[in-house]
Amino acid sequence: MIQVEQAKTLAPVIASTTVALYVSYKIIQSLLHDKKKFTKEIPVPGSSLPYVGHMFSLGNMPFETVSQWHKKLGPIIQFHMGVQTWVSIDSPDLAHKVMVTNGSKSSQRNESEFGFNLYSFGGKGIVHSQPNAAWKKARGAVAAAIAPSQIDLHMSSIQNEARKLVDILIDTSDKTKAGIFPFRDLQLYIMNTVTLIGLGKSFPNKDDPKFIELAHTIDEAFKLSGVDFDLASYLPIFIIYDYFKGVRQTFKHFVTEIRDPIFDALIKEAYNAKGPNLVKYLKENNYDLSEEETMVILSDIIGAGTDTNSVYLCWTIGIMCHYPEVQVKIAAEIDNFIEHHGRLPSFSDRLELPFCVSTMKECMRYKPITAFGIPHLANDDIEVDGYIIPKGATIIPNMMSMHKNPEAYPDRPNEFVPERFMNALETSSVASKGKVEERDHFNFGWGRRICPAIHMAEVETFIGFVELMSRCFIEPGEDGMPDINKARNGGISILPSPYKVKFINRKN
Ligand code: HEM
Repeated sequence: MIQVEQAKTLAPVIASTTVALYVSYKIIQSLLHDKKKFTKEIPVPGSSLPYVGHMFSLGNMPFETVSQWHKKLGPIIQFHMGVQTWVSIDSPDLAHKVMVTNGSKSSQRNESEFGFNLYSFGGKGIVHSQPNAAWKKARGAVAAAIAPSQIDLHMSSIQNEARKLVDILIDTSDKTKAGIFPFRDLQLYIMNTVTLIGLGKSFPNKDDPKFIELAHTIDEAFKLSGVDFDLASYLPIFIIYDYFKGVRQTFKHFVTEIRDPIFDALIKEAYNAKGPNLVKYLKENNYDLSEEETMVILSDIIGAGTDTNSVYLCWTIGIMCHYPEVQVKIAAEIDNFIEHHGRLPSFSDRLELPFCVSTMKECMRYKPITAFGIPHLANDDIEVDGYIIPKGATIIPNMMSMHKNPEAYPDRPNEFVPERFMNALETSSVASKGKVEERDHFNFGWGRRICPAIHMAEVETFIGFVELMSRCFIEPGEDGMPDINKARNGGISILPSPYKVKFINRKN
């Protein structure tokens, strides 16, 4: 009897609980269904293999393959690099939403064995570190040390290096009938401007053993940071392979026997160098950085600052050779300035050379410097325009197709149009802080990780280019026009194929 009474009182409770559960289940199901309905699948290119994914479909020129995938599949695509998911974006608007609007979820870096664990002693410095307090301090310190007022202190040394660069280009060109490939000379010029600011020292010429040693160290660091050497991060089975191949030993040897001693000596020298430099600035302003932090910051700066700018100038010279009429216009602007002011234009005079500034920006858009910038990592799911970028995905901007995107560049996106930026002459450093639709180009990256040295890069390249165009015409060498449609894979950067040009003294 008691049991029947209990059943009678429990029946409505059970019934209402069942109804409540059923209703909740239906609501959750419909929410999930709605989410599914409103979540678009990120397209995946077809050529994926089990375990390795798309790794071997990328070919020798991954940026070209990924650009082709974008053409077929749209502005966002997803592919698999072994166990890693990579999401590539080639719409500036979408990239802005992912890396700026969702900056708190998209500003991490991959923790690779070489870059993170060994080269940066577990994520110290700037480039490889996670966006934590130490990264903020290091980035803030460098930003202050290379602020415009600090760069101004080095302006006459930069101009002096530019003069030496052009002297040597004209001189070797005079002596070499076939023409010259100027990459090493450009690398010396840029490295000298970076080491003058960073360490208060420069190298006398490109045959100087210390210059060769440092240039080789940077090249090696770029090479070891590449996918080929870090297979274990993508395909864990390669950990065994790595063990036998001694790849980790190669990494360790490079860091402890090559990078550390070279930078240790350079940093000690910098404390005693005459005049201002970044190493002294960090010490005098009490940033309280450990020796390891200072070492990684300096190798980040010299590594990230040298090849990027030299690659840019090397492309620009190749492009100029194709457009003599553009050279004539730029030369006229510079000559006109000199006639009025009795001196060469400095960076602060750039608005008096609008066509030159516009052309320099267009060269960077037309031939981007890096393939994928420096990849970001999603530390949470990112919902954007109906897509979900999964937590743990590597996020890359595909620089090549992004800079030819007809929505961002409606006027002849695939052509070189030197006057394209005549109405957008502000510095790229200013443009990068504005609205995405007002940015000139995206070579300096995105959001919290954006290149902290845009001003420095613009000053070095402007001074070098103006010095060059004030004194020379660039003509093809004996082998004909540089093939600027051919590129080489430089790991992080996209290099021009070697070419030969002549630097003809305009006074002759
Ligand atoms: C044309 C020249 C340059 C280009 C195209 C360039 C491009 C870039 C790009 C794409 C990034 C990654 C941004 C991102 O993660 O979204 C970056 C980061 C960085 N760049 Fe540059 N850069 C140039 C010159 C320089 C120079 C001259 C220096 C230093 C002297 C420098 C130092 C750095 C550093 C330290 C980072 C890491 C920032 C971070 O992870 O927080 N770069 N740069």
